[in-house]
Amino acid sequence: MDRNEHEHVIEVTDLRRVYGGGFEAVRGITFSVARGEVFALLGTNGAGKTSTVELLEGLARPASGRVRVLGHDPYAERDAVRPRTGVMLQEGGFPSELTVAETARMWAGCVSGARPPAEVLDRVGLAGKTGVRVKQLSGGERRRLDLALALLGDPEVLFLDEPTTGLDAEGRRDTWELVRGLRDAGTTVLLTTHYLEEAEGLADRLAILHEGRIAAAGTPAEVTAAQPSRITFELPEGYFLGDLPPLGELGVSGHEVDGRVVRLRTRQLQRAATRLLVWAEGAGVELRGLDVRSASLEEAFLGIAREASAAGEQSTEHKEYAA
Ligand SMILES: Nc1ncnc2c1ncn2[C@@H]1O[C@H](COP(=O)(O)OP(=O)(O)OP(=O)(O)O)[C@@H](O)[C@H]1O
Repeated sequence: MDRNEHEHVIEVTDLRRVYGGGFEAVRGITFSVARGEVFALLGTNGAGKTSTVELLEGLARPASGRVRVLGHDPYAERDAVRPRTGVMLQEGGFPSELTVAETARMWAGCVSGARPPAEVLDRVGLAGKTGVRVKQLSGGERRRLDLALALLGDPEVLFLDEPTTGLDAEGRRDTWELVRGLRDAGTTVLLTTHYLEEAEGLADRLAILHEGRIAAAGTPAEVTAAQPSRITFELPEGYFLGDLPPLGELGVSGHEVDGRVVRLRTRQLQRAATRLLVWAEGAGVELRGLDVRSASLEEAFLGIAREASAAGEQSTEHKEYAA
C-alpha cells in the first residue's frame, strides 16, 4: 500500500452529476485532496455538496468526468475502495430499536478488521450510552453514533457529510478535536459543512461550491485574502466624504456611507489604513469607531455567493479559480 504523503488520495476531474429529471446538480468540478489533509466542501443549500460526496463514496455513477479514491474508481471498483474508507452520511438510517452497543457490534460485524466497538464509542463520547436504544438518543448523540460507525473500520479516508449538524457547542468542539487527531494520525478527511468557522478552524483546504460549480478554492487564508478588507469609521464633525483623500489614491475599491458612518472596501489594507490615519493626524481629527479588518471566511463566502449569483444572471460562463 502506497502511503506517500504527497499522494492524492482523492482526485476529481471535471465531474458532473445529472439527476433523473435532467437537473445538473454538479457542473464540472475539479479538485484533489492529498493524504492526511482535511478538505472541506462548503456551499449554500442545494449547491451540490451531498451530490458530490455521494459520487466520491461510490453511491452513484457520475454523468461524466472522473473520480479516483485511493487510485480507484469508487463506483466501478467498490470492493477495492469501500474497506479503506469510512462514510458518515447525513442520515444514518440504522435500526432504531437496537441499543448503541448492539448497533456498533452489528456494524463491526460488516467491517473487516473492525476496531473494538467499545473503544470507538468511547472515542466519540458515547461510552455512557451503550445500553440506550438508538431511537432514544438526542440528535447530537445520533451524529456521534454515525461518526463512531464511520470510524469502526479504521479508515484511511473519511467522508463526513455535515458531521456537526445538531451538535451543541461542546459536541462540535469534541468532534473537531477528534477530526484533528485523525488527521494527525494520517487519515484523509473530506467533510461538508454549513459552519464557516468549522471550515476555517479545521480544513487545510476548502472549496466553495455554488450551483454545482467551484466558485473559490484554496486554504482558508487564500480564499479570504481574495476578498476585500474593510475599514469603518465615523466622519469627523464638520467633514464630508469629499474632504478625505481621493478614495482611489487610498486603494479603495468600494464604499458605503450610512449617516456619518463610512465603510471602505480595499484589497490594499495597509496602504489605505496608513494614508487615512496620516490624513486624520494631519487634519487634527479623531476617526471615531475606527475598525480595520481583513475579510473573514464568512464575508468571503457571502461575497462569493453574491458575485456568483450576479455573474450567473449576466452570463452562463463561470469564473475559474486556481485550486
Ligand atoms: N434525487 C434528486 N433528483 C433531482 N434533484 C436532486 C436530487 N437530489 C438532489 N437534487 C438537487 O440537486 C441539487 C444539489 O443538492 P445537494 O443535496 O447535493 O446539495 P447540498 O449542497 O448538499 O445542499 P444542502 O446544504 O442543502 O444539504 C439541489 O438543487 C437538489 O434539489
